[in-house]
Amino acid sequence: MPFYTKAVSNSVRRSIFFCLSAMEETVELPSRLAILPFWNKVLLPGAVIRICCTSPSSVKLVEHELWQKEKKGLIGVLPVKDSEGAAVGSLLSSGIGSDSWEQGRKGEPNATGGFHKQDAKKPRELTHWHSRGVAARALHLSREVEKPSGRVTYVVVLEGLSRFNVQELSARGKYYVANINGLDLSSAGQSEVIIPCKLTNRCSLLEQAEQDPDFISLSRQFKATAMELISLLEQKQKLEGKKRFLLDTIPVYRLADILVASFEISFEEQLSMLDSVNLKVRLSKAIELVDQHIQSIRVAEKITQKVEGQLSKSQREFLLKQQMRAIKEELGDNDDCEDDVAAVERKMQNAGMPPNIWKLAQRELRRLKKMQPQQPGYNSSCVYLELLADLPWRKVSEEPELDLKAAKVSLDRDHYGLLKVKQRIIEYLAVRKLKPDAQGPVLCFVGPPGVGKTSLASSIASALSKKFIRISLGGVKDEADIRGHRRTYIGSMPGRLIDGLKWYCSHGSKNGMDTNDTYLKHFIACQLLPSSATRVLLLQCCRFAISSSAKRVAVRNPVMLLDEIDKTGSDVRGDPASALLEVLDPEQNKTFNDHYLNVPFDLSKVTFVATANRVQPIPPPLLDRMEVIELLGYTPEEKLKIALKHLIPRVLEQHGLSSQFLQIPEGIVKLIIQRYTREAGVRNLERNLAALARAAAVKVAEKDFMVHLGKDNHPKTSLMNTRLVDTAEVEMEVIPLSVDSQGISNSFSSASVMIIDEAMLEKVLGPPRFDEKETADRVATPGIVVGLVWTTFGGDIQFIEATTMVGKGDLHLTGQLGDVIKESAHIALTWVRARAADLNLSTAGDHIGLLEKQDIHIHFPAGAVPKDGPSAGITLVTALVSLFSQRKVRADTAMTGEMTLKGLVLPVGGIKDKVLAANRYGIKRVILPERNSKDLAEVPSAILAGMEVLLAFI
Ligand SMILES: Nc1ncnc2c1ncn2[C@@H]1O[C@H](COP(=O)(O)OP(=O)(O)OP(=O)(O)O)[C@@H](O)[C@H]1O
Repeated sequence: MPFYTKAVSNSVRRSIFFCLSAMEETVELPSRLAILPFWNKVLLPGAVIRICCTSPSSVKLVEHELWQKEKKGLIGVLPVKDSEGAAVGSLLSSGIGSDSWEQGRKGEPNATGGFHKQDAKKPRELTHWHSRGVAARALHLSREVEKPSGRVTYVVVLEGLSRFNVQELSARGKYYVANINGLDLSSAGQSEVIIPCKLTNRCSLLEQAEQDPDFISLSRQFKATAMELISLLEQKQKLEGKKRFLLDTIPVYRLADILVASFEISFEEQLSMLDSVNLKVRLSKAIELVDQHIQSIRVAEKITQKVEGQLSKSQREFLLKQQMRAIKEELGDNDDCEDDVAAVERKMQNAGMPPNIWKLAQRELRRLKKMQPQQPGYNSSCVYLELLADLPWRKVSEEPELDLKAAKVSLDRDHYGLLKVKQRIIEYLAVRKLKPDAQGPVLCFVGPPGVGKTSLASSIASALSKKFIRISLGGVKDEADIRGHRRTYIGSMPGRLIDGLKWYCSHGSKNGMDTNDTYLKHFIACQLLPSSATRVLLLQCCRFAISSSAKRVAVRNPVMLLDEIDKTGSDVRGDPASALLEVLDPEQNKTFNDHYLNVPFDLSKVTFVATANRVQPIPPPLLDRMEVIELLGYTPEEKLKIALKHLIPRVLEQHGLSSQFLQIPEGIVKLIIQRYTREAGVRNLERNLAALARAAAVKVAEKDFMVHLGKDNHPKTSLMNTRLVDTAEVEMEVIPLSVDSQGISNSFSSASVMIIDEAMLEKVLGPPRFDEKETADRVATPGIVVGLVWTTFGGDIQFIEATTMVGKGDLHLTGQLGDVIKESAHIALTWVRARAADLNLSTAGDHIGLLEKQDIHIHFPAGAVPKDGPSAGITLVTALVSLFSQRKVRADTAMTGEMTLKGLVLPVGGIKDKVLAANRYGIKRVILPERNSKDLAEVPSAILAGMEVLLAFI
């Protein structure tokens, strides 16, 4: 059974086979054939069908015409079309041989060449007999008797043999018989001719037809098409070479019927094939139908492939996603990537980006959506979009009208002294009040560490009611730190300015609370703990976290502090200072271009303030854009006042203490200033005070512990009581929420106040770091003097020790000295030698001769610290004169100034800081070049009042 098609209904099951053995036979048809109706189907010659006959008419027909005859006879299979195609199945099952057929009247051919028969019981169904059918031979018959009804049914396998024309249809008992004419297969060129079915005629006519050139070319074309179909089917069904032999063994006109019958075509197409008696027409029709079938197979294949491809792709993706989810779960990272993209998209919608940025962001988002999370670039794209969404494109903090008086009060409240600086800030604020858009100068506070530069900048922000952001530029050597890296770099990041402006959004704070809020919450929780060292530490941690997280702001008009602007360097990675030029220039910063961001961002609304320790390292173009405000170091008296008014209350508050627990008397603060700090600012002083507060906190906590367990005089909560019952060890008490830190403090008021005394001071801070008598002790020997030097921490003093030893009059210098200071030493020696007589050095003996036989060694103590500069000139001269004259120098005298060979003392820098340093060390007399006198104008008059300043020294 090489070909097989099947159509099954409930009662009639038909199968169509092609019996190749029958193909070679030629059959002579009788003139009258019993007719089996074939509803809406066509049996073509060469096809084999299997029919299950159940209706009385078909059973009768099979019984009389096939079963009872010894030699299996022929019957005619005639296509029947009903008017309602949809009811075909039911008609076939119930209609064939139904009673209505037996009662039907003789059919008459109609105008279209068919026969109409009106069923008596189904008046509305018009039966249309086709005028052409196919004579069929029964290949196999089987009879079945249903039990218990005794109903007989037949299964018949029929083989289509050849076409016939119905002349007349008449009833024979329950079934129909027809007078037929066999159809000539030959006349290839002529129209259909109906001739009596004489075998000899047919053979000769076939031979004739096969000579026809049109027929020959059609045959070739058909064979090619048939070949194509067969190859396609073989390929599809993987049945190599089994069907090709059909092409060589079966005549084309038969093969045309066989191939067309092998696939599903419409009833009309089947009828037209049946009607194609003319061989050329039949071949053309077959070529058309086979071709159509080939195309439909190809289209179906394409669709199948596409669907299969899509399915497998989506299945693969699904599997991978499942695996990824499992891995993430294992790693404890349950963040869904899709959520990330959705979150970014949502954030973008609220970012208020300008249209051009929005367009760019959308493009990037589209790219991101097409990416797989594992794909390189997915993360960087995600981070970039987050940055775009986080930046405050439009958001500004509200600026209420500036109240200058309030600003002044706030500045005075936070800072002691600094009158000139505060005055300048008030002027600055006044200009901003009158002209908010004024491109005022960028204020740059210059001074030693700890003198309040940063806190002044922060006060400006609070006076302007703006957010404050601090960007540390210390040690920045890479231009990318300011401008960002280009996104093409791996690990690229935006510059510090853009990063600082970014909206703070912690991934860990999905409940809408930002990190600052979280720390605040912890801070409040810590406040509820009783006083203990743990509580103190926790409070400090929270405070630190709050202050560091608060540096992120979400508006485009904050006050931005560029801290340590003098500490930027430059190397092969570029010059950050030149990038800052663009930032600080009001004309350029409207369209600041961060390389990472790659779109302009408007920085013109940002109020920039800078700080520096020194002016010199700041490149002149950058300095030109700023207004320098110098802050000097503090005198001990100022430090004392700052400590009493600002630092002690702040330190106590920070440690959860109050003056009821800890008192630091004024005298003790003075001692701290004298013995433990020698700085220009107050940072170390604050640190020392904090150390005292910590110590006090531990003491208070220890007392508190004793009070709880011992005296039981503190009101306990019920929870506390329960705990005491459960366990003897109680470390923590739960205090009701309404109790504030003051309340907590009050609750321990039974503990005595801790007043810091000298002994306690030494116990906590250790032995004094600085000795007031040190200077006096050290300069007790001739040849030792005190010089004044400038450092980045403000001014300081420097001892210079000179001594002689047997030698050839050489000069030895030690103490990590630079070239300039070495040269100063040589100049000083030359100068002293040249003026030995004038200086009356001979009074101590033959000093000139002594000098020539002696080597001179000058040492600068603190040898680990490099020293350089010309300002040690007069100090060196003084040291040598003291040495040669063997006269001690006054311990309360210090000096500075560059010495020339001719005896001129030239002015040097940092006079204010140096004078302040002298003051810190208790030095009462300062010797300076005369031309530095104008610098003294800026030294606080209180200092100068207690000091003797000697000008000009020759
Ligand atoms: N005049 C002052 N009045 C009150 N407190 C002051 C004063 N000067 C400094 N302080 C305090 O000293 C501490 C250090 O100040 P700040 O951090 O502003 O110093 P800075 O000059 O910025 O130092 P650095 O150069 O190291 O950054 C702060 O707690 C500040 O409040």
